Amino acid sequence: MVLSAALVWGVVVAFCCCLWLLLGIRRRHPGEPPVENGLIPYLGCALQFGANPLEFLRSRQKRYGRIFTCKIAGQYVHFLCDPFSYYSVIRQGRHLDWKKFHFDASVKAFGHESMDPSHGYTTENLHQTFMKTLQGDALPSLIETMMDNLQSVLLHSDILKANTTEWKVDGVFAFSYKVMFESGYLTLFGKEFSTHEDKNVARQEAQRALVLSALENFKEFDKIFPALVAGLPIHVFKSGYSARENLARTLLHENLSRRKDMSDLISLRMLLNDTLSTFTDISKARTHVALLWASQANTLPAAFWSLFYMIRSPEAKRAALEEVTRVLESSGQRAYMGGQRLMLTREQLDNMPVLDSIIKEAMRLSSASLNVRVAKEDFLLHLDNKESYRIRKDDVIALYPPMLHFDPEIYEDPLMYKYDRFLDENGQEKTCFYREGRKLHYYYLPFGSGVTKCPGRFFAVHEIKQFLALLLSYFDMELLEPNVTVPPLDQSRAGLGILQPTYDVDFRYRLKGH
Ligand code: HEM
Repeated sequence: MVLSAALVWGVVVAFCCCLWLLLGIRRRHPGEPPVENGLIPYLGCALQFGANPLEFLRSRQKRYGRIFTCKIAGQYVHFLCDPFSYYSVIRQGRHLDWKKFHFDASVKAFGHESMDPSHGYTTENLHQTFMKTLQGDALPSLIETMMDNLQSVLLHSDILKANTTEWKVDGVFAFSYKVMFESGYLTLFGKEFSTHEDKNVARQEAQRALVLSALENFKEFDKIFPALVAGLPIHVFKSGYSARENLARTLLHENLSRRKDMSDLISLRMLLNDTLSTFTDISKARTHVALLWASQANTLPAAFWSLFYMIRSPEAKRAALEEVTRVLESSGQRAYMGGQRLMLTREQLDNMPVLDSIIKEAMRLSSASLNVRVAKEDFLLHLDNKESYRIRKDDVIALYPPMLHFDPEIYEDPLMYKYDRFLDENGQEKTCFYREGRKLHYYYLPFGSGVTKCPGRFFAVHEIKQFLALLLSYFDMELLEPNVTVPPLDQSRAGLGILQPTYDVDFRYRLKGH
């Protein structure tokens, strides 16, 4: 009896294996890139890729050359590793769909109804909404509000010790998260009342407590974000799910409509949710959670790395302080507690190449966003060296920017932080980078590429510059251990943007002038 049961099971397993070999494995057709199916059914190479994407891709690049295909979680992904051929993916509109992946990922993670107009829930053109409210004429007011909020948070809260002459110790990561999240949240979603008009301390503290509770929910939800994008259902994660729903409840239209000084982005999205969509109330709120996540999930770790590397490098800190002081003095401003609030306009921020390079270099070392397009039909992908490859419908084409960012031919000593790497001999932004003696068009891609390029990128860089400039102006800062080793990147989020450190690093700060 036992023997026959074992025999039946044996036959079933053998049958499944044969089926997988027949149906689950792709065989390379003539003209296609080399293909690697991996050893695990469905997952393919997912585990090896996930453990260390850069090492995995480099080893395959050595074996196969500039393009190869890997099965990853049921999808065939063509990794293009030749930066001179990037344009064929970035500019290729006709055969490649950039929307499907983004719309699907957003629905999976945030649980709203589809924002793809072809699915019939809304006719809003999201891309247009983002361009109109995050770029061009919309930028100066975002910058102004952020500058004000940053100073409210830095100078009027528990960030400072009651006795302001004393050093205060905190983790650089914890500090950057608190300050940037609160300021960014208030800038996008407005305040319950204006802090300038309302000096009621209890009400201000209540507002702060609400935002800090949103930060806790944000962190809890952010932890499960990679799993959601990979396709796991949110109900598996009890606390992550309730964190997302807590955030959504605070962003219901009935709550948002009571807030003041809201950004154009959120007020326009509210209007379009109400007029162009058939979303339920909670679905509308979840679309705002998606924007909260987009505006914070990369900015917070980018602010951390920028601050960490800046205070770890005495030359970077000195050069940045000189630049900030020059810009402030040229507009007759000086930072001191109780004085006029500082204002840095868009033009002034644009004219800070040192801070720009400090931030760029921090993001070069920490960004790991996968740029993805889906093939709408079978087509031929032409590479820069005149080779062409057959791509099948529904396959994914991916660019992995760390392949560029850590390429020793493009960036000498790529693992080293050099604050002035993006400065030319005149101290201005450096834009000429070379490989094999040829000038590269694409050498730095933390914000994605082509049509899917982050619409908030200008605001993101400006707000991190404001954060660094204010800290340099108001505070003395130093790491508790000046030569502390750089914390390793948490690779569990590779593919999704700026990576976080695996642990925090302590620093101390106090108001200047003591
Ligand atoms: C350092 C900070 C930031 C980084 C590194 C970053 C990076 C990215 C990346 C890689 C994408 C996806 C592009 C693609 O899939 O190819 C993206 C999308 C997006 N980002 Fe950012 N981002 C940052 C900050 C911001 C901020 C501050 C905002 C808004 C205030 C924002 C709003 C968005 C939006 C709305 C999208 C989705 C665009 C779409 O699907 O059309 N981002 N970002």
